Amino acid sequence: MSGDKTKVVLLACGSFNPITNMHLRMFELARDHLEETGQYRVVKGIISPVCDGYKKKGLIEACHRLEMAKLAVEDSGWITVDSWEGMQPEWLETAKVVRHHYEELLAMENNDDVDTVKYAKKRRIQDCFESSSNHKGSDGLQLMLLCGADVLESFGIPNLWKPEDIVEIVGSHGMVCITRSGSDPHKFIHESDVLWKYRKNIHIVREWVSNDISATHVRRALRRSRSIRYLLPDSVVCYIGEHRLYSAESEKKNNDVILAPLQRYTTASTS
Ligand SMILES: Nc1ncnc2c1ncn2[C@@H]1O[C@H](COP(=O)(O)OP(=O)(O)OP(=O)(O)O)[C@@H](O)[C@H]1O
Ligand SMILES: NC(=O)c1ccc[n+]([C@@H]2O[C@H](COP(=O)(O)O)[C@@H](O)[C@H]2O)c1
Ligand SMILES: [Zn+2]
Repeated sequence: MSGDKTKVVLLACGSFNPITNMHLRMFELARDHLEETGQYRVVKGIISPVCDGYKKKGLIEACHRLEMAKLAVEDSGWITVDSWEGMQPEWLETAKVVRHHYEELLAMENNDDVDTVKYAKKRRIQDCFESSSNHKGSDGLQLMLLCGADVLESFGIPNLWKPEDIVEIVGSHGMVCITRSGSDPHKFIHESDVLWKYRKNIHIVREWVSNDISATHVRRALRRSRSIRYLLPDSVVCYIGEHRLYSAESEKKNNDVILAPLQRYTTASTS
């Protein structure tokens, strides 16, 4: 019966510099995995490219990264691109991005509540939001962060993530994590007390057809005038060509700049 399944929205945050086929595959892998448990129905995927203020080396303008992501999902019936995070003037913690999208989902569930019956529903949603440690809307809607294992393992890098943000993401919402070559998410969870505590909220998806496509590889190939075809959708390949994106020059962007989260938390902990 599909009625008692938890509806899930998957949110992927990252640079998408540029988006690759593997970013799109992550969504398909995650949906299959969650639905195979019999407990979930994945209703939507959201790609949220990070804003320019993240200051990652070689990060090109958000408007281009957003445009490429939109072209890449044109044929998908369920994956969408959201520009809210990408258009922010300053880098935002991922926990805040998750919160923003979760609140939007609650508002959408609830947007036609004009009469008293619907008001009561709204109250129930708010009660649920405020009292529950595992955030689910009244219809059992859940937002999960979708990422590769490298992002999960980055939780262990000093001054990169606030501990309370990790608790909010993993403890209240949940994560789906796709294995990546060189990663061992099970070991990482085992060795972290906080991740171990919330291990039931972390869904690890084993990618058996190991696929090492990375945006770094795509940018490198472009600098060397090598083909990038079939690593990313043709529409994105054309967009990169038309706008002459990714060069030795663009790779130097933010070369001497500290990544925004490291800058923020290192300054905070020393002041
Ligand atoms: N081949 C892959 N397997 C699993 N996860 C991936 C893969 N490529 C990207 N991801 C995930 O996609 C999300 C966005 O990543 P990101 O934009 O950094 O892409 P990337 O290919 O890792 O780029 P870069 O090489 O610039 O770091 C992250 O959660 C990352 O872990
Ligand atoms: N403290 C935090 O919330 C924090 C720290 C580092 C990266 N991130 C996010 O993780 C993603 C990582 O993207 P990259 O793998 O492309 O660097 C980005 O969306 C970034 O905003 C969040
Ligand atoms: Zn990456």
